[in-house]
Amino acid sequence: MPFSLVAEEDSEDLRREETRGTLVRIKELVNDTLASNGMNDISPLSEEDVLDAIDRGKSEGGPHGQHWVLDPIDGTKGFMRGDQYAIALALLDEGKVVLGVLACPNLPLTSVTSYDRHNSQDKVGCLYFAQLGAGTFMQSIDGSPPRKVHVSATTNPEGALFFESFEAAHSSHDLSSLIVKKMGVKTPPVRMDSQAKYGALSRGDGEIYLRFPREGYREKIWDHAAGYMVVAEAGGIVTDAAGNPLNFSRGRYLDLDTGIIVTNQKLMPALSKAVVESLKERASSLQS
Ligand SMILES: Nc1ncnc2c1ncn2[C@@H]1O[C@H](COP(=O)(O)O)[C@@H](OP(=O)(O)O)[C@H]1O
Ligand SMILES: [Mg+2]
Repeated sequence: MPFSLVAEEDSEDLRREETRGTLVRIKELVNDTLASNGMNDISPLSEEDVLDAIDRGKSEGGPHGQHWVLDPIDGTKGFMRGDQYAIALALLDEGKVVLGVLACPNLPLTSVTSYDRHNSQDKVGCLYFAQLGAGTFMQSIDGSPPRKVHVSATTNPEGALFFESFEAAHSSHDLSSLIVKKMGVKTPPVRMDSQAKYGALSRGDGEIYLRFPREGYREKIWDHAAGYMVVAEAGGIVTDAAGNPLNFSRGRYLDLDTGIIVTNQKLMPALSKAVVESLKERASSLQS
């Protein structure tokens, strides 16, 4: 059946002679995975089939029809370091996200704040799924029964915990620090790669996620669509710095006002105020 896929990767690098070995390995892994999922009726894929499948992700998305949005490895730098990363899949219907699935293979099942890597009881690997109007659910990646999750109900910023990118090049740590200081947040940031931040926030590990890329950076829809849905259906709010909802209907890019801010309903007014004030201060200090 034909479908539209907006995805981060294309096959250009894998089509080069130097990467032939990698392509062969990927083809084997794909075929092994299909077979181990009981899809034995599909004949094994060739290398060209695999390259073509990767290139199906060139769709431009947009406001009409249905589009799958895929980031096969979000948080590539975290993946390389052995830290957090995510596989993120969302479905757009007439420009709106209606489904989000987020696999976070390195995210602790309990909480990022209480995880003890020396305790063998503390398992890692979470799978989140959220459907418009039906809530957000989380299960272990190896298949425990799903449970419904909700964002934190914390109303006092003093007890709030905030997330930001591990990579300082992806989001200004200075600006985040200014914002949370204004709110009265006392705890240091939790720095994590990928949309695992949305997953952790959706079950109440922390209350705030701030993302302020350098000026001119254009956010891609596959970096936020699934995470947005997971947080929104768990009762959280995701906006740009001016309070506008994220618009996933404009194609491959989000094209938003400065930054992305995420928190619960109760903390959003204080967070918005702190963001506006901090951006003004930053702008005037850059002018002087
Ligand atoms: N200069 C930049 N500013 C903001 N985001 C950036 C960036 N360079 C890359 N990114 C995006 O940040 C994503 C990772 O997010 P995070 O900072 O939350 O870990 C990357 O996803 P990929 O790893 O899928 O390429 C990439 O799309
Ligand atoms: Mg990404």
